[in-house]
Amino acid sequence: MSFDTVAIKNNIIAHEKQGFVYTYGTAGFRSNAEVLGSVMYKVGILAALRSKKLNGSTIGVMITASHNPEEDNGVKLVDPRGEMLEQSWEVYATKLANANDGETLLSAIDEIVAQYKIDLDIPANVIYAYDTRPSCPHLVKCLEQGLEAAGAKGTNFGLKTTPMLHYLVRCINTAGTNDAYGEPTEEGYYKKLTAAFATAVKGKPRLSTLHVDCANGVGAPKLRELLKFMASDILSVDIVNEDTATLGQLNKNCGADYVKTNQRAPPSITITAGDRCCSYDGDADRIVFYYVTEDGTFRLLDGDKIAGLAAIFITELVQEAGIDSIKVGVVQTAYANGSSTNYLTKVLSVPVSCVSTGVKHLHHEAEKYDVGVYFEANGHGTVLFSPDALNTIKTAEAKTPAQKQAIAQLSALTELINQTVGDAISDMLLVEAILTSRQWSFEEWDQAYTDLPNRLVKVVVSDRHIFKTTNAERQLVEPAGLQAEIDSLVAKYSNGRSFVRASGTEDAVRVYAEAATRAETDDLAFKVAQLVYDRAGGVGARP
Ligand SMILES: CC(=O)N[C@H]1[C@@H](OP(=O)(O)O)O[C@H](CO)[C@@H](O)[C@@H]1O
Ligand SMILES: [Mg+2]
Repeated sequence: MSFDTVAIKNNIIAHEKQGFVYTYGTAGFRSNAEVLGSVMYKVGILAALRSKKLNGSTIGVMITASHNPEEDNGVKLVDPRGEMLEQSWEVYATKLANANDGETLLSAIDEIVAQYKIDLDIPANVIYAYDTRPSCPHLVKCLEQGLEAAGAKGTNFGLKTTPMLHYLVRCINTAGTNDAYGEPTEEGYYKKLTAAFATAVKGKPRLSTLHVDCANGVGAPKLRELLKFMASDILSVDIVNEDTATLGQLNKNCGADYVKTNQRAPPSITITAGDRCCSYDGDADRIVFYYVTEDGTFRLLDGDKIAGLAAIFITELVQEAGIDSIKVGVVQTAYANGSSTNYLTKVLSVPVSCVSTGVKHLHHEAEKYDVGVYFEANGHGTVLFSPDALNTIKTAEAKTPAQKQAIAQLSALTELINQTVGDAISDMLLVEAILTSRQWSFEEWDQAYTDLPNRLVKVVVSDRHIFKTTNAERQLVEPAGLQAEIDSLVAKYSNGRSFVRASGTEDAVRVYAEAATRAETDDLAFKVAQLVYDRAGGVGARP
């Protein structure tokens, strides 16, 4: 199979909509599925080039649009160790996608080949998978046409959650090395997770049933499959919103994004005090937990709460294991609740870094710690163990039975937690393992700190690209003078904090605000939103 430029040129899939501009953003290409066939073809070629550049390592392609509505779809590339595509390639991905005829496409390809000195004779290996969206079969065909023209060996892994595809890519590329990540099959994934969970909760009574809202997405059948490998006396799960067959149900009034945005349970779930619930998003890489108090108040346990729980548990475990040379750090974004940052730094005394929005930024920063816990407030995240930390855990010698147990538990966590990307199923098991180990209720977990009231508002402006930020997106550099005006508004509120940035996934500017009370928070959010609208070309109704 060769890289056939004639075929690449002749088989190009025409742009579905003239004038549409494609961008490889935070989460790859994402839009209404109708315009994506042409992009899939180019993604096939791009994946082949990326594999060739990396000496034939296997590259992953995931077709999904996560929490977006069912009519949308998207695609992203996964690098050999299961991480997101290297950032410098994003501009080339964008160039390829926007090439509207064979000649332009070939010259975009030439540019990549020259830039990265790619040897086109190296064989390319690509694996791909997709979620439950109705547009997936067509998009898979378009991807396959691109892979074929580029002479890549493509392997279809079928219906998968996004984190499973990341897992598979890493397993394939590390097979037979000291660093082998696992068996490169779906079953291998289930076995790894369920075995680790069993070790982590050994000897502890099972908690009450966890109700899992799967957003009517791919998480539902996959969680069902996993449960076949899990002993029922260590975990009790009730799956809700698992209708992947009826059109229009995906992410509709359910799922992690719905719960986080609306701060309420999906209407399809009847939740009473004492119930333990969680929600995945459509491709099962995000999770949030929630419950209601005796007086019926809804309480969200989001990504910040998960990070806090993981950080305290692992910090104490390394102490119990006698290997507290291992240091735990937490990575957040500006969207993390101020109370969570305060809790982590002041109460737990763990180092906290703040980085730009987008999982790839958090992931890279987390790699700097021995154990790097990273979560976006919306529930996307994981925990990374450095190679040194893994080795310390593996070779630790216990002097007491308590140390032995702590080492075994730590070691189980390194297997339980998906090291490639945030994973709703793996994160769910991590939280359940910690709560089971502690015999904690959601209320007890929630007691660590109380969130400051917060609000996220979208403002549509004529050109959001005029917004330039610094200091991990917490301050505006441009439009000039706007930050000073925001600062003077913020100064009027107790515990006030607000920042403004352009979204990387939607055509809008996001305004975040938090303050001591709900009323102050709402007031601050709307004042800042109005300021943005007035000073930066607001479009449509003024907030
Ligand atoms: C405030 C917020 O939740 N932003 C989300 C959203 O990014 P924006 O750049 O804010 O549109 O989508 C990203 C990709 O899914 C996710 O990583 C991020 O957390
Ligand atoms: Mg997702």
